[in-house]
Amino acid sequence: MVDNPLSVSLKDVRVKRRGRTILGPVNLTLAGSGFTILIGPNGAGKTTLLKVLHGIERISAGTVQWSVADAEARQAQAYVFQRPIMLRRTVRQNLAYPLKLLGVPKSEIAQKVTDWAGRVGLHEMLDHPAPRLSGGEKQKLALGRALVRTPKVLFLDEPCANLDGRSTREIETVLRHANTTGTRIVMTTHDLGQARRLASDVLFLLHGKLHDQGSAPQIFSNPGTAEFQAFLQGDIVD
Ligand SMILES: Nc1ncnc2c1ncn2[C@@H]1O[C@H](COP(=O)(O)OP(=O)(O)OP(=O)(O)O)[C@@H](O)[C@H]1O
Repeated sequence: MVDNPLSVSLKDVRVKRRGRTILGPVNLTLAGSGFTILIGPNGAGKTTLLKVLHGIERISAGTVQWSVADAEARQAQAYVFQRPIMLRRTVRQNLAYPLKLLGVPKSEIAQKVTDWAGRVGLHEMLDHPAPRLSGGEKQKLALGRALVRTPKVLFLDEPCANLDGRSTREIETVLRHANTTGTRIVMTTHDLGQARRLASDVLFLLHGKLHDQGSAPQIFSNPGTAEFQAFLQGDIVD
């Protein structure tokens, strides 16, 4: 595991929308090189927390503090949305785009694009128009585009929603490799099996609050709250 010097601390963070608190207060520090899984029922606030961490959700109170200057932190992160967003161009152009923005030399871009297309299983589709890819292929492209510039932190919102077992496994393999080579991952999922396969630590959200948290082995074998225990058993928690 490669050490990752980036960390982020949330202090008394709240998000209010239309007079309702949809998140918080949340106090949380994410440090190290782990694979954090955010889990909880629909509407618990998982996406909102993920967006707060990435700085794309306006907070109503509290602070989000990175261990480095904001600009450096922003540069070091990537975010994969639940519904992949991409350019209406080819797979190749989509993979090249973030590298062009960073001013990476052309020859290096070409090599990285081929490499990453292979890693996410799209090497035979480099010249296909991205909008015509299947849902699973789009998700893989979104992941490749996020990882091609080797971010220190990667946020993912349900990257395997609606994917079949094979695509899910391919994406999990890419994520595991990225994590062991130094990318810290924070990811939401509804899939408890996936959480058990990937997580080094777990954040359980309920009603906009961090209800339970801990290292994966500890929290899965010995949940800290009755609600998380019920959630693990497949009961409806609301
Ligand atoms: N812009 C907004 N205005 C009003 N309410 C919002 C807004 N964004 C989110 N919410 C509400 O905040 C709550 C948390 O939403 P969020 O998407 O973070 O939940 P989630 O845990 O990711 O849910 P899911 O598992 O269904 O994706 C929900 O009740 C949602 O309806």
